[in-house]
Formats: sequence, C-alpha cells, structure tokens
Amino acid sequence: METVEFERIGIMGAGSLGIILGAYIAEKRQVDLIVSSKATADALTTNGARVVGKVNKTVPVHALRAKDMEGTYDLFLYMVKQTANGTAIPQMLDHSHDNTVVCTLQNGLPELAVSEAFSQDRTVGAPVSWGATAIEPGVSMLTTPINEAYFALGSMTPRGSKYLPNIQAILELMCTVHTSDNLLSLRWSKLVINTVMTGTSTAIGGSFAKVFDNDWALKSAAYVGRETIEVISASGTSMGIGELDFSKIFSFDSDETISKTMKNIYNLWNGSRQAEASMRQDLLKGRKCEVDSINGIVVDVGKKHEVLTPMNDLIVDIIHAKEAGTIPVNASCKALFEAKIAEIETASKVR
Ligand SMILES: NC(=O)C1=CN([C@@H]2O[C@H](COP(=O)(O)OP(=O)(O)OC[C@H]3O[C@@H](n4cnc5c(N)ncnc54)[C@H](OP(=O)(O)O)[C@@H]3O)[C@@H](O)[C@H]2O)C=CC1
Ligand SMILES: CC(C)(CO)C(=O)C(=O)O
Repeated sequence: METVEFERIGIMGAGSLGIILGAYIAEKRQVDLIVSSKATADALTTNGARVVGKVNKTVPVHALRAKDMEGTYDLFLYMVKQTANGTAIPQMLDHSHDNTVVCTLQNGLPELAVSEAFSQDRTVGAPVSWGATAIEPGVSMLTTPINEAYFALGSMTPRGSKYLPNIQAILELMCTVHTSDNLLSLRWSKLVINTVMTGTSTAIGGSFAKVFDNDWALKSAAYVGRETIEVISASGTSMGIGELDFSKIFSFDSDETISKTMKNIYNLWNGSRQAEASMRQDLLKGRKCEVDSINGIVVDVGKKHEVLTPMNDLIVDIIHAKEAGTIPVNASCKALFEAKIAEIETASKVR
C-alpha cells in the first residue's frame, strides 16, 4: 500500500493533551507546538514541555503562537477544544498545502467540522483514551497510567487510509495505537466513555473519584451509558468488536444487573480516579465547554431516532447552568440526580 511521509508536523493546541504528546514526539523528531497565547508559547519555549503525574519528564520544544505560524505543515495533530474550531481551523487552512492532512484527537464527532475545510480524504481521527490535566502553561499532568494509555486511529475514507501507517508511527512515540477501518465505531466508543465519565463527573462537580465514591453518581453514570448505547444502536452504527463490549456492559434491567454495570464502570476507570475531565477543566477556568459535542450529541441523535435520554438531558442542563453561573461549578447536584434516577426507575420498573 502507498504510504505518505510527513516532514513538517504541527501540534495545533498544546494544552492538557498537546503538552504530553508534544513532549514524547519532540524527544525523537521535529514537531512544532502551536498555541493561542503568548504566556503558553513563552513558558514552553523557556521551560520545555513538562509532564507530571503518572510520568515525569521535561523536554525542550519548539513552541509558537498560531498567529506566528509560517509556511505550510504536512500534518497537523489537532488538539484544540471544539469550542475554538471557528478560529483554529481557518488558521490551519492558511498554513496548509494541497496534501496537508489533519488528524483530530478531539472528543465528540470532530471529523465533521475538520473535513468541511480539509476534505474527507485528508481528515483522520484518533480518539484518545488517556486523561490529562493542565497545571499551568507548559505543564500537564498525565492522569492515566502510561501502560493503559492508547490512541484509536482511523481514516474517514478508504483513500485516507494511506496516511495511517506514518501517523501510527508518530503516535506510537508515546503509547499503543489501535487502528480500525471503522472510525465511526471508534468515535462512538469514545463517546460512551465521555458521556459516562466526562459528563457525569463534570455535572457532579468533581474528579472521576467523586463518581466512584458516591453510589448515586455511579448509578447515574450507568444510566448515562445505557442511554448512549441505546442511541448508538438506534442510529444503526456498528460498534465493531473492540476490546470492550460496551453494549453488554451497559445493558441492565434489574437491581442485580445495574450493580454489575456500576462495578464494571469502577473497574474500568478507577485507575484514572484523579482525572479532572476536560469539560470540568474548562468550567474551572470560567470557560464554556464541549458538552454540546459530548452528551449533547447523544441527546440530539436520540431525538432524531425517538430514544429518550433523560440522564444525558439532565447532564447537559446542569453543565449549561454551571457555564452560566446559575449552579456553582463544584456543586454535586445530588438531589437532581436522585430525583432523575427515581423518575427513570418508576418509568422502567428497574428497582
Ligand atoms: N484533557 C483530556 O484529558 C482529554 C481531552 N480530550 C480532547 O482533546 C481536545 C483538547 O483538549 P485539552 O488538551 O484538554 O484542551 P486544553 O484546553 O487543555 O488545551 C487546548 C490548547 O489549545 C490551544 N488553542 C486554543 N485556541 C487555539 C488556536 N486558535 N490555535 C492554536 N492553539 C489554540 C490553547 O492555547 P493556550 O494554552 O495558549 O490557551 C491550549 O494550549 C478536546 O477536544 C478534548 O475534548 C480527549 C481526551 C482526553
Ligand atoms: C475521559 C477522558 C479523561 C479520556 O480518557 C476524556 O476524554 C476527557 O475528560 O475529556
């Protein structure tokens, strides 16, 4: 199969994730870390990319602001929040040539916006399994053990698959990469993780640990997952045969089976219990977050296919209220979750 080499690589967005991936790549080859603010560019240039948490390393890097980019890049590893797509995608386009490829590592279904600018053949997706928390400009905490971290990689079209081997080799400078010819299935699998863990922990106002340490929160997370699976199934998306059978994990219909699902959630993600979800990190900084691209997608697709999504609806409403400042960011909203659980259980007779 024809493969494509990438000489000039830019990490577009060197925040929580980009600092860490940038540090691993820069140890071995050329990569530019592209950010928005002067403070971040200066910190990275002066101190290097600093990784703390599950791994400790500091690596000298070449960093710059997006507005200072020159020439064109062969590959962008795209790690800006979807809320900044309106600025960042045109900036990448201004520094692209006809064969530039964008690999988006964002959450949600981000290929839609990227491919509108770059074409489907030149858009590749790599959902990220690991968590990271920005500590200060240039410093990020890896919250997933490195031996559990992986990327899932796929192209939007069969023609785009020629880019995968070399992108895989670049991402493998950090950790395992699983490839698949069903990117949509990879995306929805990651959306299950995000709706369950990112959405629930952000809505209850804490790290992943707060979900594991409260039965009502863990139960809410189980309902979020079941709704997400029902929406995926109604939309006709095949989940493929991955390592984790989410359809099985999140299907329950009795007290006994929901307890199993709750235990599974704990066993799967307790290793990342210190993770502060990326949406929560935005709320803590007083920013809007990606909820409309995460739990909001489940709500929208659910409406289209007439699947009820009461727990995802609640999470979207709470997170929007936290963005607007009408609910404090750290509030647990326990009473709202308990009322929703009671409502769902009355309706479905799950007790
Ligand atoms: N954090 C996590 O644990 C995970 C996050 N994700 C996803 O990855 C994506 C990135 O998340 P995360 O790393 O947390 O995000 P952060 O908010 O921590 O970092 C975003 C980075 O993008 C930079 N940026 C903003 N606008 C531009 C622009 N126009 N041009 C160039 N750079 C820009 C910011 O620069 P500056 O620093 O100067 O403001 C910052 O460095 C999101 O879609 C998220 O959902 C996926 C898995 C895990
Ligand atoms: C769940 C996690 C931490 C990745 O595993 C993530 O994607 C996020 O918080 O946005």
